[in-house]
Amino acid sequence: MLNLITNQQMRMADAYTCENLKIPSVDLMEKAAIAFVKAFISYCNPEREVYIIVGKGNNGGDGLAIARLLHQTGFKNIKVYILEKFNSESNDFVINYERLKQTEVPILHCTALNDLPPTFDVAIDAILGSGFNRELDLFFTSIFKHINTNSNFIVSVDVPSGCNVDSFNYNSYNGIRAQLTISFQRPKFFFTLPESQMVTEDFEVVDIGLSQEYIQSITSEYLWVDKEAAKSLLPRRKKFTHKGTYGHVLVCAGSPHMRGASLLCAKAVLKTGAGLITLLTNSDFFPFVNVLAPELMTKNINQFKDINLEKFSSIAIGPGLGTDEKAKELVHYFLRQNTPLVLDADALNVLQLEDFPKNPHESLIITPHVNEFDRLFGQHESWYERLQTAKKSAEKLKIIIVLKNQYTYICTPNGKVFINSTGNPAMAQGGMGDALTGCIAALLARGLNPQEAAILGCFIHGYTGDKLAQHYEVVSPSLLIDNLPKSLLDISKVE
Ligand SMILES: NC(=O)C1=CN([C@@H]2O[C@H](COP(=O)(O)OP(=O)(O)OC[C@H]3O[C@@H](n4cnc5c(N)ncnc54)[C@H](OP(=O)(O)O)[C@@H]3O)[C@@H](O)[C@H]2O)[C@@H](O)CC1
Ligand SMILES: Nc1ncnc2c1ncn2[C@@H]1O[C@H](COP(=O)(O)OP(=O)(O)O)[C@@H](O)[C@H]1O
Ligand SMILES: [K+]
Repeated sequence: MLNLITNQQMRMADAYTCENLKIPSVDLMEKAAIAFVKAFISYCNPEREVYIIVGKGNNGGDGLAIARLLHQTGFKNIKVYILEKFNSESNDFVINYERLKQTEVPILHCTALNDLPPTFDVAIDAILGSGFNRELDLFFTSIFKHINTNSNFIVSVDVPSGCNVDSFNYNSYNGIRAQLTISFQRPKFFFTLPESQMVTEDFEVVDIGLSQEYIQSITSEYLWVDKEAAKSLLPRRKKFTHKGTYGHVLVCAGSPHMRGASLLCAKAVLKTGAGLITLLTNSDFFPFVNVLAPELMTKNINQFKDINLEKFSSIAIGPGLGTDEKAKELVHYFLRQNTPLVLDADALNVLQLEDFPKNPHESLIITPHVNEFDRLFGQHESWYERLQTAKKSAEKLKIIIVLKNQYTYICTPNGKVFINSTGNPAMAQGGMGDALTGCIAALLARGLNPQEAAILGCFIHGYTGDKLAQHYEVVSPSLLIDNLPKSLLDISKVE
């Protein structure tokens, strides 16, 4: 799990690394520039015209080093523009300026807007980084507007210039609007919020060799779930284990109009490796279940109160369940039992906040998408506010809230927010959430605690979607579900 830190903390990590790992700051800048260039070249053909616009702090120093390295890599059409409206120059900027002067890369100086070219093919924005510390004046805002309006592709170094990632002002943003930001060492929490789209459409993070030990020692409420973290949560299948070892999941989903949802959810349970799966459904659907998913067992939904829940390791309720009185009664009934429970979709639609048990259910996970969340917890103007409500509510209700999105937030009763790093827009198709519910319920049955099951379930789900999106423009839930076992194997093999 990588902890996400603030700008201020990142600057401390920078200083710590230079002092304790005895790395001169200019060498760290070189590492940052090398890492940036390595990532950048996969987005940009060396024939393109690249304009590198730099300030005079360390972000600008990075830009100068990047220009030199791109030139060495074979980029022939590079020009550097230095913005001359800075009070001072950082030492490492000066060193890199001297180094760049030794090359053939043209260096131009910009004191007014019309010193810049009218259009840019590729603009690398190395004007302001984490040292951005006050309102932008007219010089900067007009330059940023010009770059934003007249570039084909803007790539920002570390952070889009003029963006304060720790206290973003949504209403008066007048900085750079990048297509891509290549950030150093850690994802910026702000970039996981949909509102960051106005600042950067996409981001990538590169390792520049700051002290991991130091960064991990900083306490953070936001944690980034990467592949390594996922691997550490996945239990290994051991010799002599059998279907009983991997738990029995009860899936309660699918009204007559949405039977498919119950099959998607139950199949996701199957493919995430639970030992046994029982689908609670109408008896007239049994023959179809037997044909469409022969591994599933069935139970009659009209007799749900007769079920001996001791036989079950987890329950998934909600996908396509419907919102009639029968569905409501069923959800309320299971909510009062003690079996680990995942509530999704209609199971959430039939509940009010006050229905959540006062003495919290030991393992309760809810997986709302934005509409389900706002219906239960109130309307929100921004995702930042929505996330704060989710965080507080998970603590108050002592449950896990999986707030689904591009970067799904997993809020826990102890106030932590785990941010899932996987998933992509190819997955935006009805039924995808049903699959996620199945993944989480299966992992609960396999013995993970609710926090672990939610984290790993989201990761595996998105990871499978990411792998498939390399080959398919859209990834259907069925396709994703079929590929879950491959992802589980893949993750179990991370070095
Ligand atoms: N973190 C790391 O580990 C590493 C970080 N690295 C890089 O360092 C970057 C941070 O560099 P940094 O500290 O020099 O600050 P930076 O953003 O270049 O700007 C400072 C200059 O801008 C000025 N200025 C500020 N606001 C302004 C405004 N509104 N309008 C006008 N001017 C304004 C400010 O002026 P002053 O306040 O001095 O008058 C100062 O001159 C970081 O983002 C990353 O790219 C890597 O090289 C290596 C490892
Ligand atoms: N653009 C996207 N990026 C990442 N994940 C996505 C994207 N669109 C959808 N998903 C994932 O797909 C699932 C959709 O859930 P949900 O809206 O409940 O679907 P449904 O109700 O149709 O089953 C979530 O897990 C979400 O994270
Ligand atoms: K920048």
